[in-house]
Amino acid sequence: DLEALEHEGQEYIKTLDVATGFRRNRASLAEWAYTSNITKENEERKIHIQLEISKEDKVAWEETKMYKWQDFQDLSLRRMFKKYSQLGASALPDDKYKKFMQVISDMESNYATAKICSYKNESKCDLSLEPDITEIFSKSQDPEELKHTWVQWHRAAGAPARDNFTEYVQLDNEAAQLNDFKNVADWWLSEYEVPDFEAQIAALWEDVKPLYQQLHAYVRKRLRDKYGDQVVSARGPIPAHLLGNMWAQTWSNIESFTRPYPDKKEMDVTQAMKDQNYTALKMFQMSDEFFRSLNLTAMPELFWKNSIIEKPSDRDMVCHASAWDFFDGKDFRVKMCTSIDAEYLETVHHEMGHVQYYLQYKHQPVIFRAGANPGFHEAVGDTIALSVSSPKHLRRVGLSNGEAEDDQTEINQLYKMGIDKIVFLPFAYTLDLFRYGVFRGTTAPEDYNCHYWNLRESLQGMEPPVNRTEEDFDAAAKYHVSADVEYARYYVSFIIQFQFHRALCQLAGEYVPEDFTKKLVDCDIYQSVAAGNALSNMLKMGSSKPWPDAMEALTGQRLMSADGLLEYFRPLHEWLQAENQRTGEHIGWEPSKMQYC
Ligand SMILES: C=C(C[SeH])C(=O)N1CCC[C@H]1C(=O)O
Ligand SMILES: [Zn+2]
Repeated sequence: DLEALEHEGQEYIKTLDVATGFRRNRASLAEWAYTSNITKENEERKIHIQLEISKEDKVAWEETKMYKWQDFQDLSLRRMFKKYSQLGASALPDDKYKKFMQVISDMESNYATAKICSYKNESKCDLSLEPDITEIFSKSQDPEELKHTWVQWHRAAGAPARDNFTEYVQLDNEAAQLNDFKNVADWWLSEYEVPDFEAQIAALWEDVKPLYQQLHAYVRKRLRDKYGDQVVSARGPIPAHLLGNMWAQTWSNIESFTRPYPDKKEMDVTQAMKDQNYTALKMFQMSDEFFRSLNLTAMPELFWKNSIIEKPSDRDMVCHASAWDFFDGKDFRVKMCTSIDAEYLETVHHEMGHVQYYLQYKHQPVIFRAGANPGFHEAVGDTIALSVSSPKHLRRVGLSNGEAEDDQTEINQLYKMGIDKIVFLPFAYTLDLFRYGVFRGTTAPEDYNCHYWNLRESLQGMEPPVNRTEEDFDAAAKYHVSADVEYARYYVSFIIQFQFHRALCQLAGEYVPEDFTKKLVDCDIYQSVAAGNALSNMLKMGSSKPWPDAMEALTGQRLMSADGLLEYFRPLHEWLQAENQRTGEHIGWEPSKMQYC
């Protein structure tokens, strides 16, 4: 009878979940061994183990499909079966799966080991992305040096990936079809469990676009003031190499010479960190202490023992920051090449947010040890970092001696946050709109770069510093494209982290709507157990419930909404509108004169 069948299903899934934990642990250890020490031998070992595990997963999948789980009464049991019914890329035949792993590995190792020659010293050709190229983009104010570095990086990290990427798209789409999806775009979108997710992110962009266009216009004017109208036009897109970041995804590095009120004392956090001899370890200990102040979980001993937080000098490593769950309830790690500056302090909190999520849901069945949706996982650390980057907190920890807030310093602060958070949205949206088109076949390989730059221009108001052709493949010069990492998760994160921040600030008594002594921009939830407990209640759920339930547990809302972000930045939006009116700056951008199609 149904009762007995369901009980049998419960027993089966429990055993499968334990076996899956062991398989994921083995896969993560092999992946870690390779990405922390890039050698042919470690790559072959990784792929061999991935292939073995995919065979075991396939056998389990055949058995799981035999259960009539759709009729089970227990909602959680049904949800576990539903998730285990999706096999993933392992559904490919062995030879194709092996090829699929190989092409991704080749793209990722090309990206991780790419080197370029210095602009100032053409014979110095050992510059890597971290720390060398990142340092140039954060400091140089020489458009020619930035142009050289941009072109060389895109030539070294992007173009070589084109053929591997085309093969990866074909194989990934085959895997999607074997998982009953039309293509990978639909597979990626299904992770968000709402039928109109693509429409939702389009609507969110419409909500934020007016604010972005005002900020874009203001920054273009300040860049034109600095570099002249031969480098930055009055009404066109902004050249993509001038924003302080290789992908122009956040513009924090040009804050010092574009801030609204330059004579206001700036709080140079990076300088303060250097003056106080900050180390990578101290940055991680600071972050751990913040989480503990919220009554959340301390990093376990193994974390401090096994993590790699500084770039090794004796081997190649994937430096792109990452957090790792080894699915044994004990082993959690971060791997990153930390530099001592404000931007990396943010990244440390970002990664520690991932590990805190792992710790909060480690009691869940393995299959539920994931974010409520991928965006939730990206939002945890950033939400904490919104408190850490408040003037109040920076003063608290001695990283700023800025005066108390007045209207002008508040605008400067909102501007500093805006060129990090607002400008990121069109970049993130572009990256996966581009890949949705590729997976759906509306963007063919001969159109990769043309379509990529069409999106960059129309959504982000960016243009390449030099003409582009289909000899280039600029999308792959971004880690996530070369490493097969979906990106809409970050777009979601940059929207919902303001919903989370607002809810936590209210719980902490740090934010009271309409009370001007308790403004959102000044909120710091540090040491608030009430806020921490609410956050913990959401994180403990993992992916055991649809994400609107998790969102509701913390914020009372069941939808993503830009209202948190728009409320946070309202004073800045008003200031930008007045300022652009005053200077007569054109809002938006006319078509670029650069050739890329
Ligand atoms: C720090 C990570 C690892 Se999940 C990252 O890739 N991030 C964090 C913010 C956006 C995105 C990026 O660097 O492009
Ligand atoms: Zn992340």
